[in-house]
Amino acid sequence: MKGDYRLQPAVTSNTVDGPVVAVILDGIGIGRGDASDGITVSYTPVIDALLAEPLMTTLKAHGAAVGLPTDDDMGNSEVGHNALGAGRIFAQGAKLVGRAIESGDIFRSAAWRQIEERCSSGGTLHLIGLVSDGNVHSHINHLYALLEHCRQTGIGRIRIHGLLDGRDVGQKSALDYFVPLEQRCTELQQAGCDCRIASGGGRMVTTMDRYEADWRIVERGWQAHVLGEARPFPSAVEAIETYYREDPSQTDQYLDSFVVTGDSGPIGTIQDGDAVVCFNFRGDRAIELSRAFEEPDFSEFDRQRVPDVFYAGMMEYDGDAKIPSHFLVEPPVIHGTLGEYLCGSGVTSLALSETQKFGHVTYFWNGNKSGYIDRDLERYVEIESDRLAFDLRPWMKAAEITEQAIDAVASGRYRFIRLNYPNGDMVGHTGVEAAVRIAVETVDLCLGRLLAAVEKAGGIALITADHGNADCMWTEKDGVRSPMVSHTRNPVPLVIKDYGGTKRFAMSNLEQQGLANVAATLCLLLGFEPPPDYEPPLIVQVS
Ligand SMILES: O=C(O)[C@@H](CO)OP(=O)(O)O
Ligand SMILES: [Mn+2]
Ligand SMILES: [Mn+2]
Repeated sequence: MKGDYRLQPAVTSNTVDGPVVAVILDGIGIGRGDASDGITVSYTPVIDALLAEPLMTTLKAHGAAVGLPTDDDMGNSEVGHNALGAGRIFAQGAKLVGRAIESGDIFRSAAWRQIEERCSSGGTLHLIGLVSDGNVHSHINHLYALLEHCRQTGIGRIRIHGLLDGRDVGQKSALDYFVPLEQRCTELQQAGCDCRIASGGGRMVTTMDRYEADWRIVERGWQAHVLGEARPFPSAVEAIETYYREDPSQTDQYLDSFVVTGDSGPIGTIQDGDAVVCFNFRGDRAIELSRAFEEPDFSEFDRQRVPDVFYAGMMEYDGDAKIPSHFLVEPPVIHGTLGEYLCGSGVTSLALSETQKFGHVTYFWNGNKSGYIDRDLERYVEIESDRLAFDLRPWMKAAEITEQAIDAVASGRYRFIRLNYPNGDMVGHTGVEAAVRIAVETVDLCLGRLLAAVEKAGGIALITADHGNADCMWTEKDGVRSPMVSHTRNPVPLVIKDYGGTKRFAMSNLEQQGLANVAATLCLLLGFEPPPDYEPPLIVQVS
């Protein structure tokens, strides 16, 4: 991944004694400032003071500003960190898949041809993915488009393994997607295509683990989708309805895995000769499943039976590790990232977070590539996340992240440090208001400690977020409040705290400001001219 990317020193070169530290407050946007706003209702003296700083502005972190199809699309960590780390706006998975479907290119891909071959020799097509219109990991319309093409081209047998969302959409909205999907299956059956939903489960307990936080999640998915081992139900809708009835407090993302069975057992186990498509376009939570299907020497859990299938992802999920080998849509080509430029210019750096966001500051930041760019200059540190619903421990590993960061700042070993505090986002996704407050206050406390260390070292801190989440904890309709667990479309803060103290910078107040403007800003703070194709910096040098 090393390329010939070298930065030029800035015209008015400034010398920073300490490091430049980029702090991403995951899921902490600028909300409405009312009782629904988890930042407003929390005690946040540090964040409040930052928002009153002279080098403060807000950035767009959703929609077109981060390469999503429309401004109706909320931001997310992938597109947010891609924009932060690459300094430009790339058409993202949601958009690229939509286009490939519209143009028909997806069905002209080499991978789709191989799928058709398998199916014409008697194989079943299995479609595994998140069933919602969240447009963060997947979109149900993409699934419908695949089904429609299968109907038109006479693919005879399809099994859907559908994961319940409840995280990017309403927390108990699964039936809004699964009832029409079952209806569509019935219509396809009437048209002669044997299409059924065969298995599923809540995304946080079935299949969609990330960054190897908990392989048991993927194992549970494997057992349900491949082996047909999970609680049996006559249909997916009956599974969801039963779970709702048994524990009304449980929400979709945590519902147990299930298998649909008929007279002779599970209706859709995965067998030799079949084809499997993971129809999620986003990579972090699709990589582990892909590895389970593809790796010959896989040892993360006992797969028991490994069917000989043709496996394809909706996209390539990891451009470094080439996972998976086959995919339907080309991912965005993200070269010349800030990381590549800084390595090409000899800048030492540290990337730091806990497991849940570790890949965000490495893999997403580096344009969906998982490896080091230059091992001699970079260090990536992961602190192991807890394995539970984060409302139960909303402080997460923020203290540990802070202590590592403080040590790194004081060590003088790194010119650039980037880190992510996950709390606002991970706890925001639980919708538990009391826990969100603790999460936000934890981040505030930790940020105060970290800033003191940056000040002592004479460095510069840049504080921002990748998208909102905790900034809206609930919505209200007809006097009834419902928890809001998804990200928001709110702008995010951008604050620069220059402890060099010589007023070297002023805000440039661009007409359009988004996350993609941050990379060029970091270049200037580090004393370099930004690459000419980057979105312009948010600051100008004044001395
Ligand atoms: O948890 C996730 O996978 C997404 C929401 O679907 O959140 P984030 O983009 O913040 O990682
Ligand atoms: Mn995020
Ligand atoms: Mn999130």
